[in-house]
Amino acid sequence: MSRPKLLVVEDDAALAAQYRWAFPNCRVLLAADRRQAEQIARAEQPTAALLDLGLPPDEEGVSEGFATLATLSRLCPGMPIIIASGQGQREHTLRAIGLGAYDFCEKPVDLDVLRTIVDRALRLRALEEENLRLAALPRPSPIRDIVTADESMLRICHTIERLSQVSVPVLLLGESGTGKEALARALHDMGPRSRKPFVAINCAAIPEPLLESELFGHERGAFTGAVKQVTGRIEAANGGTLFLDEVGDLPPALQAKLLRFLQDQVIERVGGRTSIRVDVRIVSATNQPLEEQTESGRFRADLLYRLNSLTIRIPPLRERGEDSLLLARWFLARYAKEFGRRLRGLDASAVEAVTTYRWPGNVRELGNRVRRAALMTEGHTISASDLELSASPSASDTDLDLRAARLRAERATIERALARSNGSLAAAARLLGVSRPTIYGLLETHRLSPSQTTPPDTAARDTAPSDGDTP
Ligand SMILES: Nc1ncnc2c1ncn2[C@@H]1O[C@H](COP(=O)(O)OP(=O)(O)OP(=O)(O)O)[C@@H](O)[C@H]1O
Repeated sequence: MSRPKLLVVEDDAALAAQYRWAFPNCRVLLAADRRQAEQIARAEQPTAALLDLGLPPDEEGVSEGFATLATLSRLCPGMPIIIASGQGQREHTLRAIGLGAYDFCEKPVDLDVLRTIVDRALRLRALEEENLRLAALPRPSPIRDIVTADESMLRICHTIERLSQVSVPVLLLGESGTGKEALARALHDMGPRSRKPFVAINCAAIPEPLLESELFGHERGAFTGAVKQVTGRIEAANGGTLFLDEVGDLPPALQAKLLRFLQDQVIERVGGRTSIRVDVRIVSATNQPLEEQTESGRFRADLLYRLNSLTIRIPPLRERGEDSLLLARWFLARYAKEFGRRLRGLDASAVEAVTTYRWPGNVRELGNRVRRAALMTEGHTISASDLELSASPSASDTDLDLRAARLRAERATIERALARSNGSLAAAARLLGVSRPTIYGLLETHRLSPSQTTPPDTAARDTAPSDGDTP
């Protein structure tokens, strides 16, 4: 293993030479002023630093020492910085600790004491790096890109692993950001079709007039503007997997056409006469209650039976126990590495916030918040405010209060009903099995208004800074 690098910022040459010999287990890198310290920090990313506060041109004061402290903290987040301070500088030392310095040692320095401090700092740093490394290690989940320790999710992952070997259609149900597309991809990647294309199409994102040609392709001259023949996504997925996202939004005419394809395995391009045989595995997903939609006639029951040979319900993140924390640490390790930042982990406020927040945008929102925090934080640890979350009161106290727990569950159920009924009070009352006057009373109790409650997927996109779908 390579020796840890200790940056020593000291303008007194005799003292600096003494330090060089005092740490035989380290590679000591000497800097006499801020500029040299900055150069070494950039080039070497030292493991720890020892910093004298009285540096030129302000040897008698501390301004240059503090400026160097700020520079080093910025360039090497997470690097423990030990202050070597003159006697009577207690106030400055405390200020330096407040600004993130790791520890201090008074001058004239007792080398044994200093060695103990440096040793401790190096061990701490090694532990933190080990923690980050462990957090990034493969997880028990059988699917490479799915991180979970939750029993129900692990069962789903094992089911996906088994289903990847057979070509039956699978319907994935779950809120936005729960990992439906990631699981669809796993079904494809782990199975015999993995060398063929995986083609995803979001049925809600493409305007209805274009969707037919997008799915089935068209012949030249099929409609105004069809200047050349175009193959559709179904054909493009031949031999592989077609992922139909938001399948509940498929318009009725296309539901009929898709059903014909699922029955006969042949398609006709728009404006075409020839039947083209296509072999694809269909995986579909939705966050809408498809069964209810078949009852109301908005979704064809015969199509649903073709799509849902197997239905997998993916739980929202808030119902996956400790997964939010596990994932937050995993994303942090991943982004710290990607952005080349030394981040120690989550502080207590972040742990509290991550475990108590309801994550309406699920894993996507969590990944986005951690990514932004990893980029933007100026400290060595991520706090609740870096995640743009408020640290809520300790759950342990409130959880024991039965009345508060009932009220929380009641509020959450009402919010879900309102979200599902797009804010229609009549529909929400029906879903909740209560009368309209009762729902008004409930809204008042919980200080909710129908318009406040956005459907979960919309809410997710609002809170997400940008799409975090990095592979
Ligand atoms: N358990 C998980 N472990 C690691 N990453 C995950 C996990 N679940 C989801 N992700 C990641 O979160 C992001 C969102 O997931 P995905 O796109 O699969 O969700 P979705 O349910 O298809 O969302 P939508 O319904 O909005 O399309 C992706 O970057 C995905 O890789």
